Amino acid sequence: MRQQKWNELAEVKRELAERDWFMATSGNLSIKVSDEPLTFLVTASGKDKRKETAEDFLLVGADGKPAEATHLKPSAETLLHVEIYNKTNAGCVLHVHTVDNNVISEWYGDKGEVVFTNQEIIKAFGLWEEDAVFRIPIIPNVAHIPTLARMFAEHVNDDAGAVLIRNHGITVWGKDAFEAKKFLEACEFLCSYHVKLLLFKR
Ligand SMILES: CSCCC(=O)C(=O)COP(=O)(O)O
Ligand SMILES: [Zn+2]
Repeated sequence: MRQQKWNELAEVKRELAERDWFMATSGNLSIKVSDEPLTFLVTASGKDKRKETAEDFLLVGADGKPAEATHLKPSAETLLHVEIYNKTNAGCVLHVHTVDNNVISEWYGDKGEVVFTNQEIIKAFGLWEEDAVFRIPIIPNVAHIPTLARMFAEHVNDDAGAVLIRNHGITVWGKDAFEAKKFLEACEFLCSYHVKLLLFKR
């Protein structure tokens, strides 16, 4: 099971790396391994996530601390992943920093959310109505991670979702790795489209 989950997460990591979504060691990923007790594999902190090594991930528990002896440090943002696994049935969490998601988070930061509509790709979130609306909440980039995690948790109410952290990045989750990656790609499509549209409109 654990090896299978490792391979799944490694495959997602490889694909996101191919998109160049791990600039300057940014980003962190996780995948649930077991429910009772909760354990999940999370990326080790501070590494270049474009590289593939046997030390890319470590197993952590419900408190975000290593579940077994290791010299590896879990992602500095593991507590955000903890909130998702503790509050929902999500199976995978993906966090990336891109220029487009940062620009959108800054442009709409004061509004506290960005709202997308009239976009075919919104169907990726399971919203099939013609006038469907997809909202991504935006939270401030608080440096103290337990505080950030508490603010983040206010927007974690479903088994799938997305939250922008202002001038930082986006965290997306879904029931499994396939769904989380699909949601992340759709969010990035929307952010990228919207940045270009804003530029054209100026
Ligand atoms: C230069 S990236 C700053 C930290 C961050 O936001 C991030 O996503 C990566 O941190 P981690 O501890 O998961 O490597
Ligand atoms: Zn980050």
